[in-house]
Amino acid sequence: MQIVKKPSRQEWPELLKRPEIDTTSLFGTVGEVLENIRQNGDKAVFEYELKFDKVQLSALQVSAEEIAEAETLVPHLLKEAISQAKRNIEKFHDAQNDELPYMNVIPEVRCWQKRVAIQKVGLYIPGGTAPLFSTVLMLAIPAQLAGCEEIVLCSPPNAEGKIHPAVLYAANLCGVTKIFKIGGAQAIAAMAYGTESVPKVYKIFGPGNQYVTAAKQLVSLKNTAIDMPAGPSEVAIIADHTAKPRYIAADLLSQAEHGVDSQSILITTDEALIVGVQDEVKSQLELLPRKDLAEKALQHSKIIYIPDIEEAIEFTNEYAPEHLIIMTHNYTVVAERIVNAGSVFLGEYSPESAGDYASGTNHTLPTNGYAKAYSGVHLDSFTKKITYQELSREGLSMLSNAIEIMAENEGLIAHKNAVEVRLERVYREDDDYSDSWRR
Ligand SMILES: NC(=O)c1ccc[n+]([C@@H]2O[C@H](COP(=O)([O-])OP(=O)(O)OC[C@H]3O[C@@H](n4cnc5c(N)ncnc54)[C@H](O)[C@@H]3O)[C@@H](O)[C@H]2O)c1
Ligand SMILES: N[C@H](CO)Cc1c[nH]c[nH+]1
Ligand SMILES: [Zn+2]
Repeated sequence: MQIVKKPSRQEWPELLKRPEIDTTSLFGTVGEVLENIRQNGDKAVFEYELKFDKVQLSALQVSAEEIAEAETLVPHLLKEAISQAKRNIEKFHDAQNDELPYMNVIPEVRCWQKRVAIQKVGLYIPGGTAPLFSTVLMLAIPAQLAGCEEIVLCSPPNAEGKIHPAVLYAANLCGVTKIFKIGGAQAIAAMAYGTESVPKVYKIFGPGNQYVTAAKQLVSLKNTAIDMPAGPSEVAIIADHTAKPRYIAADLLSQAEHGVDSQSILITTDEALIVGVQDEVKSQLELLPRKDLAEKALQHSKIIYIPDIEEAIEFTNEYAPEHLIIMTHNYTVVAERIVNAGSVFLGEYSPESAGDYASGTNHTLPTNGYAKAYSGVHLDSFTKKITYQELSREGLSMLSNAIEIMAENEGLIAHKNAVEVRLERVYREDDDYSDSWRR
């Protein structure tokens, strides 16, 4: 990990950078995949599964027999863990139901808003480096709670053409049965455009690597809505002299092990903490089966010593991490000052792993600084709001002046007329509205 002590503000932009990717070649590759699938459907999907996932599939959809087989392959203890996580995720997301009531904005002008589930949604479950069955819970539970009618799920198959049983088990548990063995950009294209096998959806959800994230961004330009850019996992930790190096190292490594492009950052107000954290990272790294991935991710991870907590908070808000863990003596005070982060973990007993799996919050979160503007997935991500209004003649009459004057000044006289005809006022053809916006 790179160590940076007391960086000047001129050095901040460099420190705030995420691992570089060659976007020209990335968007070139992904653009080609999208276009080929848009034009050639299943045939192109099969080709890309062979090219990128190294598997010759005979069918894209997971059969009922495969789902039933998965049920027998998942150990009992894992099933129990999934159930506990599911209960908590359901509880937290169900509480996010907040319908805006009817209101009389003024007498006789009644407005309201209705939450309507997005009918067709697509869920992407990563599977390149690890089969993230926990992501099934994070996406399928709110989709079901919101009432989405059609839920399609894609995840990359292994070399035997199988999706990990725990992914299938979790999907089935959450009532998702339209499951396809497709990964990467080809999965996003299939769900965005529809193919002979894969239904077209209106919105695509889920995290993924750079190919998945780029594909989501490209399809969102025209065809399909997306939740957010949820790319390689990131964690930032703010720690002071009270924090334990052992816990910090474990949290840094827990995100580093996700993949070579993950990023873990420690921002500490205590210089003495640095050596302890470095030692712990070194020894805990040895225990990881995915040591090689974590090691590579650590190459672009940093420990930054910023003695002033105010400046440390400012730096964190500029970085806008996907996850932020605060291990300081006054963590609630620090947490209050955070304005840019996907999800915040307070105190030494709140590791990110809790939110990744089972505390109830969603782990599909904005990365790459998008936490400045996006929220993570939540119940409302699966709904849209339709507004309604009902005005009586009196209500329209009370608003007529405002509407007519504004319409006239925008030069939109048909708008004005739509009020006048109802109130039986006379539209005079000889009125000159040609330069009404100037008045
Ligand atoms: N932000 C979040 O909320 C969040 C949550 C969970 C996981 N993640 C991240 O999701 C990512 C998962 O990535 P992953 O790779 O393990 O799985 P993935 O399923 O996202 O990607 C695997 C797919 O990438 C495609 N691919 C691989 N190499 C390619 C190439 N050279 N050209 C074109 N396509 C290629 C393949 O089709 C493969 O199926 C990790 O970076 C992890 O950190 C983020
Ligand atoms: N840390 C990931 C979100 O960025 C979520 C995850 C899934 N499994 C383990 N962790
Ligand atoms: Zn994780």
